[in-house]
Amino acid sequence: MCLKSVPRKHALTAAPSRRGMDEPDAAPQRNGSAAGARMHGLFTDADTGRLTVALTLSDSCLTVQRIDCASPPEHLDLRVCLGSRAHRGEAQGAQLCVYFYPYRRRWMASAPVRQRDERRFRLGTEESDEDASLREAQRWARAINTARRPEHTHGVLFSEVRRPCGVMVLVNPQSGRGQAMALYNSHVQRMLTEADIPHTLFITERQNHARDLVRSADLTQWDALLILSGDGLLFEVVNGLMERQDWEKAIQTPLGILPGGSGNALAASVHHYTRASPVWGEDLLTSCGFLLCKGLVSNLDLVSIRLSSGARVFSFLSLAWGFVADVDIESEQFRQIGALRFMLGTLLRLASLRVYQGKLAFLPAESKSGPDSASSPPADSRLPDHLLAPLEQPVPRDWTLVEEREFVLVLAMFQSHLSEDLLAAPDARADDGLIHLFYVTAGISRATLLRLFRAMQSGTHLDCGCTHLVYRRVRALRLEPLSAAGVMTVDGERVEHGPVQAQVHRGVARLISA
Ligand SMILES: Nc1ncnc2c1ncn2[C@@H]1O[C@H](COP(=O)(O)OP(=O)(O)OP(=O)(O)O)[C@@H](O)[C@H]1O
Repeated sequence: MCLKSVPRKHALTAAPSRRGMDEPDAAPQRNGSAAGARMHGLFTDADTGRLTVALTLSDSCLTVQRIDCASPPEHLDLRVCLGSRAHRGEAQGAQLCVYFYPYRRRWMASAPVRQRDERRFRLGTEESDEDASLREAQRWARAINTARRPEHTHGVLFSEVRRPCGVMVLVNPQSGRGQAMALYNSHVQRMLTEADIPHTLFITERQNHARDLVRSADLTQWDALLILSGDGLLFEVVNGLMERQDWEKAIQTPLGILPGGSGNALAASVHHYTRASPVWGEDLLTSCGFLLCKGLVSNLDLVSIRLSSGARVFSFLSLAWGFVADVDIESEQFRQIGALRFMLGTLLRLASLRVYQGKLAFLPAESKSGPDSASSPPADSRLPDHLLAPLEQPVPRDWTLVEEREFVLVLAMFQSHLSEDLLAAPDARADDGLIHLFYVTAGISRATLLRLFRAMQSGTHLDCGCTHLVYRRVRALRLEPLSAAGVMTVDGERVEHGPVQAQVHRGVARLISA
């Protein structure tokens, strides 16, 4: 589903009230009509010149009160305000623009979505000094921007991205249906401008371009890295940061994701963590754009994945083998149809359902294993995998060995979503320190497997009572394919097929979320 939001615009002309307007100040104004206000002013409708409104700024809202009619005041919540800007008016005076993104229900829509609501107020009349009007508008804009500071929500500890900041925006023009640049031009640039976030655009030209860029970038210049693409580009960025000499500091750079691909699993997860109703397409972009501009940062788990060749990659999303990985890679050829490619790929792979032989073992999350539980963990100076034994050795004794050797899929999730519309691990959080391990054993019918994926759209697949589906919360795992069938993916990107093991490292990266 892809519904375009319709911007709302309101234009009012303002003249400073006779009482004047206070400087932005937390202290309440003395006059009785605006007690508790930071600023107060009278405004006149630009078109009719008749309707007079009072604009009052408090710590939590901007109140618009129509004075010459009996309508109740409108309280515009500053928590959903992205920013405010002042500029010279087109005709006369100055203009104050305030950008809100409240949740609103569209006609016939099942749930509210975040929608842009631009409010414009004019300052100055024909007689007034233009420079003075502009200064007044700027004073209002500053006051609104100071008052709209984000709050801590949902009991998660956040630190704020340093402001004013320079943000590197990486766009993969080939991602998804090739629409990422159009999304940047139509949505992202506008939101960053509204929030007054200085940014520089980098358009990737090839595979690994983003990886090379962040590996050699002077990160002191950038306060955050924003990725407008699918999950594959963020995978490159994370691994580019981890390859740096100063990886410990580099991986602390706040990362932001904007959905521009066909899967957009992390973007959908970030939205899910706000506890809002699910959204897709441009509504998801608006939601993630809003969160990015608010600039709240949480911790992000990284999972260290060791491949059979000895190569090591860092993942934020998923490790897949069997059905899910096959669908992901095989459906690449249908990327022109966007997210629907996964549905088409699922139906095609269902038609020729395969069984994949392999050995699976894991360390349950409830296990008391502490650091260095493995007798001789693989040597590594960066984020040592203290729970893993070398691949050529047996797994540590406190691991659980899965008896079954025939699987239809093995899926390790590190975030809630597998794609925009597949809520694979509803309880997962960005920094829960957990691997959400799912596997489906051989013997499941095509109809049941299809039912599971349909239930996954609402995150209810575990309620289906399917005995072939197993879910465990783990901290580390090892998977050893025993046949050549199938592919393996990490964060949706194909990796070498063979024995693999993984360990979660809690909250080592930082994600701009909610
Ligand atoms: N200009 C480019 N041309 C071709 N490939 C690129 C370019 N820029 C980046 N890539 C590569 O494209 C791959 C896919 O990118 P990404 O995952 O961001 O998009 P996607 O596959 O469309 O999205 P999703 O993973 O959500 O399906 C990545 O491996 C990345 O390295």
